[in-house]
Amino acid sequence: PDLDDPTTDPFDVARLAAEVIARRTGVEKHDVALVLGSGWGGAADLLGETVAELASHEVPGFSRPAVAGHVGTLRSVRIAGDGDRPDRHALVLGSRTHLYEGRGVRRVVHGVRTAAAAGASTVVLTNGCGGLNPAWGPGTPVLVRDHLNLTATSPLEGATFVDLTDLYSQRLRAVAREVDASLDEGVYVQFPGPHYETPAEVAMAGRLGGDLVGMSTTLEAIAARHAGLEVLGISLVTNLAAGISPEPLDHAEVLAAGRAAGPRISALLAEVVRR
Ligand SMILES: Nc1nc2[nH]c(I)nc2c(=O)[nH]1
Repeated sequence: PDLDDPTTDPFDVARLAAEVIARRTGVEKHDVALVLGSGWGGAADLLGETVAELASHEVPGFSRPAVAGHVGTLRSVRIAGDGDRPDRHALVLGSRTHLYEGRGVRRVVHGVRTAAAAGASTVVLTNGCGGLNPAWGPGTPVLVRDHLNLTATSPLEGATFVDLTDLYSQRLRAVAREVDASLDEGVYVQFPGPHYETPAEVAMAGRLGGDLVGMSTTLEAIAARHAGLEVLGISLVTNLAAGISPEPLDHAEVLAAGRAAGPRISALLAEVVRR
């Protein structure tokens, strides 16, 4: 079934993908899903034992990643239970499709729809982003409190009216703060990209109440809420957004900051999911 065919029901493709994942991993139900953005790659290993790893393009609806040589993977990770809690399983979506790839919004949200079809009740959306608050240096994790979707699009089709109050679960943000009380919160603004914002656009996002600028997450969050998932969003500030500091954006610096923050944010994410 082709997600690009308007007559295809995207939820049929998600159900098919979930069946393939259950069969290939041997895990009937995945309780929580993680979407790992830039800088978050190491979290899965700290979460528990990888039960199975699939090449994502072997699962219906997932496409080969745009970056040559980078194989997208889906991982099933067992989160060991403790005394009074059974083992749980996390579905780790290693590669996400960004809107700027032009593959359509259905592919952008196929991962979270598949996670819901695979039994998940919670999804953790992580990303790398630019920060508007100078106090958040590169490598700072920030909880997403709410978002501004500047993509002028939606993953939902037709008269699908969905309430988005408390979209980024207050309960899950409290759990995250139990793990790390120093975590700040912010409003995440999604731009279409793939270019970074001009200083004027960053200033505009600030005036609109934004604290973080990125190119992902908001559409996935909307689709996750529509699919009945509880959503936690965590951003990793990898650079000060354009114009906030006099320095130009340097992609190498962005990647380095993400790597340096790896251990701390991976431990944070693993502990939050374990709860
Ligand atoms: N839009 C936008 N996306 C980003 N992703 C990362 I990493 N840094 C940025 C940024 O400064 N702006």
